[in-house]
Amino acid sequence: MSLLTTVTLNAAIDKTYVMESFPLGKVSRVAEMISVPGGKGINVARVAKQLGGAVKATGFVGGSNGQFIVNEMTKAGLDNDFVAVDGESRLCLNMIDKSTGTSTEVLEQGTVLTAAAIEAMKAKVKQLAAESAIVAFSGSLPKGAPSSLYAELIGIAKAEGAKTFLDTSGDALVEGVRANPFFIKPNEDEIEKLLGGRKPERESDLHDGVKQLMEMGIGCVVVTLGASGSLAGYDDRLYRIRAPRIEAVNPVGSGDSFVAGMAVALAAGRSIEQALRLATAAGTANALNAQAGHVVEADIDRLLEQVQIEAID
Ligand SMILES: Nc1ncnc2c1ncn2[C@@H]1O[C@H](COP(=O)(O)OP(=O)(O)O)[C@@H](O)[C@H]1O
Ligand SMILES: O=P(O)(O)OC[C@H]1O[C@](O)(COP(=O)(O)O)[C@@H](O)[C@@H]1O
Repeated sequence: MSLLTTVTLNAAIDKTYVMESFPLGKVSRVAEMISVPGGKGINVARVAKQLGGAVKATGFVGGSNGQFIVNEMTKAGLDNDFVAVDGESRLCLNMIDKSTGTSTEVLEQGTVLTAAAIEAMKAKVKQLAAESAIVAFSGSLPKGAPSSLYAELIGIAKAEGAKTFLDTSGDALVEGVRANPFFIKPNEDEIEKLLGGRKPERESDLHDGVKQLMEMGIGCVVVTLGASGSLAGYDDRLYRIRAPRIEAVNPVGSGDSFVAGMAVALAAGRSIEQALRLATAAGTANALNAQAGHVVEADIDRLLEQVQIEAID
């Protein structure tokens, strides 16, 4: 089976607190707590494995939080090969308020990278890319990393013959796309930043934005739109994808689940339409449960039928 390697430079413990209510400035008690390895790339790896893909997770980990992240992945049978650094891997908190149905995220900054750690990661990516069909780079850059780091790592992975995915934000995304990854998945805010601050007002503006990014040399561009689905561009064609309607419990990790679905389908040689269908079903299935980056097989099977894909001329 073709290997997917995920790269999480800013790994985290994702803690979800489910509460009856979460009023600001008051004391709230937690009804249910979920604590799992996270950060975008680790979520991609976990969901890709749940979807039947062959996966290896890499990135940086530090301190006792880092030890927890590696131990839990190993216990869950998730193949991993992380670079240890000084400092403590971060906590990412997600407070779910059941009374309002809202989710509030608080994301720590994480470890600070040294020049030696960055060199070690370049070597790790080179080694793993040589045995991978796809290398997916996901999440924010830790302090100490230059904003060009994803561009450099994408160049290294491409030189080893791997297809590259990039899901990040801010300057790391703007600089990363210059290395022409095969796949990017900006949301509406991120595509605005990529288009130089031009806000897409209408759906036709999004069409133009996706086309512009494909003309730059990115093979597949998907703008994800939460419950409204997504707009995808591939091979000079545009697709509007409608996600199944659901009662969302926690949408955190839906973007990562979407990336996992694309990677698993494309690594298995499926068509773009099949990949968009699996990705959308995975994103929606993730929102059905409280854990970030988790899908249930029966939900995927049911939701696959409900995804609507329309090719736009
Ligand atoms: N509330 C929801 N209902 C149905 N599908 C959803 C919902 N939230 C997310 N999804 C699916 O997951 C995909 C990614 O979610 P999105 O929230 O756009 O990404 P991100 O988490 O990166 O912001 C969406 O394109 C959609 O297919
Ligand atoms: O690396 P970043 O950009 O700080 O994001 C980290 C956070 O993103 C998440 O992976 C969720 O991302 P998505 O909702 O976009 O899939 C959280 O689980 C994690 O805590």
